[in-house]
Amino acid sequence: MKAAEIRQTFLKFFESKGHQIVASSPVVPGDDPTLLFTNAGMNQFKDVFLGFDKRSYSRATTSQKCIRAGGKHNDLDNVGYTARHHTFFEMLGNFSFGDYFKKDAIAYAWELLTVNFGLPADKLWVTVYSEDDEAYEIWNKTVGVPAERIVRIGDNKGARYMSDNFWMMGDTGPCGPCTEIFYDHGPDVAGGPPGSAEQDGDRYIEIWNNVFMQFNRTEDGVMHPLPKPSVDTGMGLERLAAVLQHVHSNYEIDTFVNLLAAAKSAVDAAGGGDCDKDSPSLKVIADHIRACSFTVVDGVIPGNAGRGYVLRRIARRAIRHGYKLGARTPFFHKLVAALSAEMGEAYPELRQAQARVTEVLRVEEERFFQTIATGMEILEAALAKGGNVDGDTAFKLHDTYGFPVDLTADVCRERGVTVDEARFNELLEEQKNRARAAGKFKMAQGLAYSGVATEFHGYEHLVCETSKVTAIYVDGAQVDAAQAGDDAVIVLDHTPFYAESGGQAGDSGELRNGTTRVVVADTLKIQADVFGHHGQVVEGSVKVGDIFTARVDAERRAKTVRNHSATHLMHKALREVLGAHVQQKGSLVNAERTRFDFAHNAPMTAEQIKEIEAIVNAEILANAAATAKVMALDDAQKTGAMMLFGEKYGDNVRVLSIGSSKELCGGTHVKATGDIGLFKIVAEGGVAAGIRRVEAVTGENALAYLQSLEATVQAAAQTLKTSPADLEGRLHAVLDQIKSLEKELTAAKSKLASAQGDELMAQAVDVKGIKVLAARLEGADAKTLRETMDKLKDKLKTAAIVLAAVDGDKVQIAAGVTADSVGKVKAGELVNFVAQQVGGKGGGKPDMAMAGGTQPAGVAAALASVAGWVGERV
Ligand SMILES: Nc1ncnc2c1ncn2[C@@H]1O[C@H](COP(=O)(O)OP(=O)(O)OP(=O)(O)O)[C@@H](O)[C@H]1O
Ligand SMILES: [Zn+2]
Repeated sequence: MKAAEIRQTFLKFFESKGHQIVASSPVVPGDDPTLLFTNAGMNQFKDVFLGFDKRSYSRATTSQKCIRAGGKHNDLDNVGYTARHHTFFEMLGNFSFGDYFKKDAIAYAWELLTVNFGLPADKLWVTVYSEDDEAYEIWNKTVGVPAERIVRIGDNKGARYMSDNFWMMGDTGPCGPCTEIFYDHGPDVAGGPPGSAEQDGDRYIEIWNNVFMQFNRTEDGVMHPLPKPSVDTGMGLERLAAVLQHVHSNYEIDTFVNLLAAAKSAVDAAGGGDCDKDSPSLKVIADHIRACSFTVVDGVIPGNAGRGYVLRRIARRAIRHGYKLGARTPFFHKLVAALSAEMGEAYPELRQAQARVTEVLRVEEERFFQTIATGMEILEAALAKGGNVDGDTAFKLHDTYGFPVDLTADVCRERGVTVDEARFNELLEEQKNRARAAGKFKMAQGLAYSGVATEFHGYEHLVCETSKVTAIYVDGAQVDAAQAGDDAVIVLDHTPFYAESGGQAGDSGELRNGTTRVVVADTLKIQADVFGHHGQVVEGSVKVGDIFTARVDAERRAKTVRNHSATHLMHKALREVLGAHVQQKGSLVNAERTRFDFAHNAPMTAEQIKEIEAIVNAEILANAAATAKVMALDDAQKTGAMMLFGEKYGDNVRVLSIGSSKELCGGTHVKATGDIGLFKIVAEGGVAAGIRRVEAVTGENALAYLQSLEATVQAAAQTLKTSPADLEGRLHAVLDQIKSLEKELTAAKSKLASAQGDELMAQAVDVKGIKVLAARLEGADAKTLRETMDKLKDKLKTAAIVLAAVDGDKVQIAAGVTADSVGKVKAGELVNFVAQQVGGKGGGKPDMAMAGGTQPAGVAAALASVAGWVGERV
């Protein structure tokens, strides 16, 4: 029976049992952020199980495209090593939404397998969840599976994931105990029955899982019962096909035969010669082309994060396996056609997208082929040293050569060694922190480059007339040419543009030749000595090999330089004023300002800030020349130049002397301190425990800052009808005046309220010996309400009182009961009774309570109801 026929038989069987045949959902779940890829047939019914969504049917059956290469269900590392795992596979499933439960589900499964598919009963084993006696009894008594082929699994109750026989879609979502059906492929294959120590072998293969959905697991780990117990099952089409086609491995079934042949000929044509047709690498490639193609069909493209990165990892892994077999040019994308021929009928969306999928994979493949050879050489060299591969090598492979760490691990596994992933992750984390600190994601990250390094001429010149283009990237892909309108990164053989580093922002400017003009917005390092000029081609076009005049935006550079040089002087001054413990923790210098983080435990005082400003500005006035000298690190140390603790320096370093400061620095600087013009600190604060941040401006920015402060002072003086010099005295006078006005106002308010209170007394009515007063107190705030209440209680003696005040659409209510009546009437209950009628609620003590409301229109009726309410209680 071919796979297509198996799929049909399954769906038709369940259709005959009243199930609706539903189409597969995409492999990219549309609206479920908890899920990277569709990993089971039940995914598209998640909300139905949870009771949030209703369908016209209560039974459904599907053949679902699934990907298990990330998240909770990840089989990427199994592919190539077991006979039964794919990254992409088809899951056949039947579902009951609060309709049938264990008994029918088990009976259907048994009938389909033993009757329709004709499997011998004695080759089938089942497992049940350890505590599920009900399922055990059904298998044993109703179906008649002998006890020796029923295994109870899952005793580790405390474990986070319970056990194998408790199925979960992810950390959250529908879940429940399950029963699994295994097929025994016979003694020729290694492996033991489920529950035994050898269960992970390939002899007893799980073909079908029936989950009894009973709970929804929420983020806090709590299992909430579902509205109705349901059934969710999943059977791997490829595994069932292997059984029915009497082969042991999934890779021997009909759908893989042509795909494997296509993989072999593509690899052979790309340099493999005549590779071994039984190589596990071909299986990996055949598996991965399915996962990659179906992912691209659903809109994913290779990238550095999320789904895009999973796709990239799968694709590059496949490419590496081809490389291992000898392929030296792109071959992988060529398999899309073979896949489409195989599966395009069952999944027409694949056929439709065939050209696009091929193109997307081709671009990714060409990109990786640029670096794979060098990367593999580095990896081979590391492996040749013997022992495990260190995290630094793995990181370099990842960072510079585009080797995802699991790819490196895959190679290591073939050689029986491992990768130091802990160290790798540490380095990755450090890199992320650096990128975060720089405040932006580098456009250039992940760009591969091999070619001449960029020579930097920007210390002496702001213009180079013969800069040659050595590489161009558009949308992250290397190209031969960029056209007008393209957002491009251009690498030059020499350049006056400073590339972002050491905290100094990259230069902007333009590249020009003949009719071509590129506006460069930023310059960044693709590698340590390869500069990417990032910007837009606004006129003409750029080709590799073109010669340009590269011109730095001189004004922006000058501003940046002033801020950078001032940073050095400030660093020195901070150490003078605060102490030698001051250590640079980070810095960011651009045309606007300098931001400097340093280790220090207390906020700087206003005095200290002034002192630092004075020191730096004195250095500026001295107008000392700045000099830079490149020398050996040892010699630099002897000069006493400041170095950053923990920073790795090369053998030769640049020592920058400016004023009384001497520091190692690769940045660009003023010619003499006087060029800085003026220095002003504008902000000081804490960023983390023991780390302070100071921000400062220089030159025209400092002037602009002071001018805007002056303008603010002038405007304030004008408003207060005085001069800036007298502003402070005038402000004190105004504040005193406000204070005395407030006093007068309070006195007037309470006088007014008590006058109102006196008038209200007359409105009190007698209810069985208690005086009941319910009235509005116009214009009162909470305090006045409370004060008036106290006075009224004093005067009325035996009383229950409600006072209400309306302000806009807010209602304030106070209820008070005199001490002799709290046994009968509680102020808390009274206030709540009234508040509920005006859209609020409240409560409080038996003698005094407050509440708020939102419906002023209901106040009159609410007050009118008070006497009746009290009457019922006395
Ligand atoms: N990676 C895979 N490749 C092919 N088929 C799979 C894969 N994962 C699961 N299946 C099939 O889907 C069915 C239901 O999925 P389930 O989540 O219960 O599998 P599983 O317990 O992860 O399988 P295994 O333990 O063998 O990895 C399985 O019984 C199997 O037939
Ligand atoms: Zn510097």
